Amino acid sequence: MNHDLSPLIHRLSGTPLAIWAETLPGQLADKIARSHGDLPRWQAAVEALPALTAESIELADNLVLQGTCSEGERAQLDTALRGLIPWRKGPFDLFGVKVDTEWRSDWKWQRLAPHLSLQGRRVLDVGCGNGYYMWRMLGAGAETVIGVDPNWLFHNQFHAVKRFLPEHPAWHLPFALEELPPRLEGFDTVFSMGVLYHRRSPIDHLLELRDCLVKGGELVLETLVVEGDEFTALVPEDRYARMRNVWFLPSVPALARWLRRAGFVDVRCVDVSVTPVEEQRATEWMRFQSLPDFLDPQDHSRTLEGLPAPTRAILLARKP
Ligand SMILES: Nc1ncnc2c1ncn2[C@@H]1O[C@H](C[S@+](CC[C@H]([NH3+])C(=O)[O-])CC(=O)[O-])[C@@H](O)[C@H]1O
Repeated sequence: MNHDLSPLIHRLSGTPLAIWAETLPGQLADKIARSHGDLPRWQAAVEALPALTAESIELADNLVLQGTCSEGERAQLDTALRGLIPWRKGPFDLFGVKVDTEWRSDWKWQRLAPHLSLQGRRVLDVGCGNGYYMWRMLGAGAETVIGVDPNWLFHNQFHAVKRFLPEHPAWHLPFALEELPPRLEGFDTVFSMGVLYHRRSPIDHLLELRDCLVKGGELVLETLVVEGDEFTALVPEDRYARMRNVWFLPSVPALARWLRRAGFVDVRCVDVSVTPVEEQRATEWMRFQSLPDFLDPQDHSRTLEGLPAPTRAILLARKP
């Protein structure tokens, strides 16, 4: 697997991120040395990918790579990619192998993309998963995209795609946001999608995101919300839609207030959508239970726990 970060270091030289970038190869090597479990198996799956060249690359309207690929190579590709199951975020069409992921992440991107202007921007995607959106951000004109996510499977899924896009300026770092140095202040746009509700201290999360941005930079925040006024936030007693580790589900007005308290300005909500069961479901690439199993079978407006069904909002805000 290509873990060479020198192109990233070169790219970030002369920016506020240069000193941090120099430390990354050491940190990454340290992480790999301390990792355990399935990492060798996943790395072997990435190594088993056939050597194919993407002759046609679609990242703007979809994620489709095409190029010369024999039937034998396609079978080899399919087998290697299945070695990285479960695939949650996507879908990917890689040389005719259609990775039908748990999530139709392209639908969220369609809701979000009209509100973004990423041309020439240096972007951080916090909780980037397998990097699906990172590729779409490049398709929308971003200059450099760095994703952080501590999950090793997702890191390897990212590298499976990067293998066919080696020159594209996207880097996936297997780190949690809290592992980044404080006050990086080097990104033009920071994304946090699907992360805030996992945080016990949501305002601290917003402050950490703000500290990653340059002055005038933009935050794109997507999270679960509930209906209500600026005083409303739901804290589940235990699980939410079977998920452990869900803490705060604010209303949109409450979330906007949190953002203002965290020092953001120009806070605006650009989308609120109830997640349909067609957007998050089990597929042959993700065989575990999914959203349809987490909702009340008699009433899809409620979770199994009797709480409001997942509704997600996208808010944009600026660091002054
Ligand atoms: N402290 C942390 N720092 C960084 N990443 C974290 C942290 N904690 C959890 N994660 C990561 O955040 C991601 C949350 S999923 C959103 C994926 C994508 N953004 C999406 O919008 O589809 C949730 C969802 O399915 O919506 C997971 O990949 C975690 O490993």
